[in-house]
Amino acid sequence: MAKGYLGLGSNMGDKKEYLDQAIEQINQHPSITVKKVSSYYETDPIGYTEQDVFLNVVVEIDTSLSPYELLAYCNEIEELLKRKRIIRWGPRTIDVDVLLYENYTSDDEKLTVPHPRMWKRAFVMIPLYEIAKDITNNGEHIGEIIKNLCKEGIRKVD
Ligand SMILES: Nc1nc2nc(S)n(CCO)c2c(=O)[nH]1
Repeated sequence: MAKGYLGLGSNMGDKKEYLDQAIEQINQHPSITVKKVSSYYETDPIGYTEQDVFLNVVVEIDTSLSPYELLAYCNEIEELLKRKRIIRWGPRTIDVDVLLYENYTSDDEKLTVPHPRMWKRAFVMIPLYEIAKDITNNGEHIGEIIKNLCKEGIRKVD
């Protein structure tokens, strides 16, 4: 079994419902077990800012799927939950990103792991740190990485 981390986000419709349904779909796969779920965070949009706030969460899984099989299933969940790519960086019902998969690395444009933008995204790093305090990137501990990130616009949802 491999340990992986998935980053989920939604900023359309019933955001928490979309996230809950996505996590349920992840856990229902016979080759995936959800091991940890971070708190939910309401986060101001990064990149394309003319859109609604997001609700973000990070999930730790154990899986016997390959990285590409995991990616394919994440895309299936996005389809199932009616993700529409109206504007590339714009609003979406659900996003399920593969963040990390063991120590696997890939620069393939179809599957880039670790996710190329995750280390600079507080809306990923703060929930990830909540459930995985021993993560490092190129020898830098996640706690140190977070210290250098702007932590404004992120609110834990109780
Ligand atoms: N706060 C926040 N901003 C974002 N911008 C994009 S694109 N996304 C989608 C990430 O794949 C997000 C997001 O999930 N949260």
